[in-house]
Amino acid sequence: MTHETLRIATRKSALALWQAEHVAARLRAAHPGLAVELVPLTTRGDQILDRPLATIGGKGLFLKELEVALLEGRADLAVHSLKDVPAELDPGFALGAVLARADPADAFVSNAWATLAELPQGARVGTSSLRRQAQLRALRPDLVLLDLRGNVNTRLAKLDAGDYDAIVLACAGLERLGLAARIRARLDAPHWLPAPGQGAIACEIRAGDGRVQELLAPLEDADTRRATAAERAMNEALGGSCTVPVAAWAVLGERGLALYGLVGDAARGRLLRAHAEGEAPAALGRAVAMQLFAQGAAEFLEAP
Ligand SMILES: NCc1[nH]cc(CCC(=O)O)c1CC(=O)O
Repeated sequence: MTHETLRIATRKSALALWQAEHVAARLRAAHPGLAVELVPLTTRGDQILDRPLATIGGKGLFLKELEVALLEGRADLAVHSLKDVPAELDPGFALGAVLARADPADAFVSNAWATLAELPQGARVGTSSLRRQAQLRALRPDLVLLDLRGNVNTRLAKLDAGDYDAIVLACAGLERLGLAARIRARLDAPHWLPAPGQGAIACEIRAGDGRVQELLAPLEDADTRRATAAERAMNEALGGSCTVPVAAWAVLGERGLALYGLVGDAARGRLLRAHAEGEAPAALGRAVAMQLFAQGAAEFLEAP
């Protein structure tokens, strides 16, 4: 066992590599002497850049190739942004660890304007996320929403080239890449809600792989696991994927977990909101989903 190497499957974007390196460093620190190396792979979601994400469809667009590497024994774990991980994993896989969450908020990024409210009438805002589009529409029906794909640096380069007046990105991704200075304003919960799982890093393993599960144990953050489990349970109950505008944020307080959920419609900017408190994450997620269904969420969840 002394010569064993733990191999981490990762996507090749700067953010994915940062996250995989972070997990590798945490593993080496927790297990001195353990050899850890990255196995960088390209996914379908990375290859298809000419179409809006929502039109490609398919859950786990960024996972499949990494899961194949796990099954074929070319890797022992796969590191993902939890928000890219479908609510329901394929059989044979499990989340071996969920790490402590970074800032879950979305960020307003612009070179000319300090806040969303300051944007002039008809300003062009880039985001390909239906969740972000729906919330932008609700706040500012006048904005022109334009598709924006690619990794974080590509998106910033398109903003800098003048293709957009502003864009919306995750604070966590910007912070991890040393780009926190690009955040002009945080879009704060519960008014503005992020994607389920946003800001958390997840380690996916082969279900039942006790050896890797044990090595990952010191990286696990129980509070983040509970909060994101509630968000993901809500998303799952709504049949959510990256193709529907669902947002969720759970926070652990004195009275247990509080979960805020939102379903929107990107075309018209209508938003349905619900929130509840509870102890059991899965039940809480389902309860908020049921409240949203009771308000008519089903109509919002049909394929675009
Ligand atoms: N959609 C891609 C993606 N997946 C995770 C993050 C940010 C990091 C995180 O949420 O942990 C991003 C970039 C973004 O939305 O700006």
